[in-house]
Amino acid sequence: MRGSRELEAHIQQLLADPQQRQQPLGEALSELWQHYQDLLERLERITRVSDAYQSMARQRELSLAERFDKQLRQLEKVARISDRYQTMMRELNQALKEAAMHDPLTALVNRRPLLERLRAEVERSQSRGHSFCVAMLDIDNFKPINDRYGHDVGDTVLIETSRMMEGEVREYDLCGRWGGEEFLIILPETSVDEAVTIVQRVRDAIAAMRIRAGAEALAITISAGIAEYRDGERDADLLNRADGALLQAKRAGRDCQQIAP
Ligand SMILES: Nc1nc2c(ncn2[C@@H]2O[C@H](COP(=O)(O)OP(=O)(O)OP(=O)(O)O)[C@@H](O)[C@H]2O)c(=O)[nH]1
Repeated sequence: MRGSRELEAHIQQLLADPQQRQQPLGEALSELWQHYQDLLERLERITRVSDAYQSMARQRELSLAERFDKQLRQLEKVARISDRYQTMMRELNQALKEAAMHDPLTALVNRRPLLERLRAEVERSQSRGHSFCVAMLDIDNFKPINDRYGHDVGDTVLIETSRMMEGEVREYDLCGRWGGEEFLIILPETSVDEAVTIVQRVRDAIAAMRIRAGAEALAITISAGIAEYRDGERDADLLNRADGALLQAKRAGRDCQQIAP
């Protein structure tokens, strides 16, 4: 059996033959052949257009997907930058908060958190009936240390004293720098007797320390005033009583502690 190409070639050959054309079917077959050719051409044209359309659509789909991917990648990048920025801002905010609450020299909390904690302890004491104490502590004869050995040695004394103080109080006590060479310790749920023991321990530890100043080793002493919270008392009055007791300790010759009446 012939293949379709050969058959087509044979038909074309027959139709081209003038002798064959003379036959009654010749003209009709020639028209039919032409019709078949036209149909084939139209079919091929439609297929070409359809192919082109499909490939165009595919192209468009592809480029849409690519554009979508690109936008997505850009969005992810923006989200990552925004996340990093927010984390940075949160950390910065936290660092600023920390800095605002701490004394830069000794790293102890400063007055503001001390006052906040004091107010909280007053409220807690009023609602639960727990007693608590505060102790005001001050380095003795600190000015002569600065004058004689210089401000840097004075700073070291403050740093070492703070470190020792913080190491000697209990975990739930709060000790901070009240100002200059003065410190405040808040002792929650603590009787005056317990406070006396704790403050004595702190003072003993500080007195046992030696701080290098050139060839010398400096010893520091601390005076302290202790006050126990009285029911209904304002926080400022409690602090005044502790300060009064500290003044008494200084007047009594320093290196001692007094209890506020
Ligand atoms: N090095 C240093 N000195 C400070 C700092 N803050 C306060 N001082 C000094 O602390 C000294 C406090 O002196 P005074 O109030 O006379 O107290 P003092 O000499 O300890 O005398 P008493 O408290 O009465 O025993 C002053 O000389 C202040 O300049 C600080 O951060 N660093």
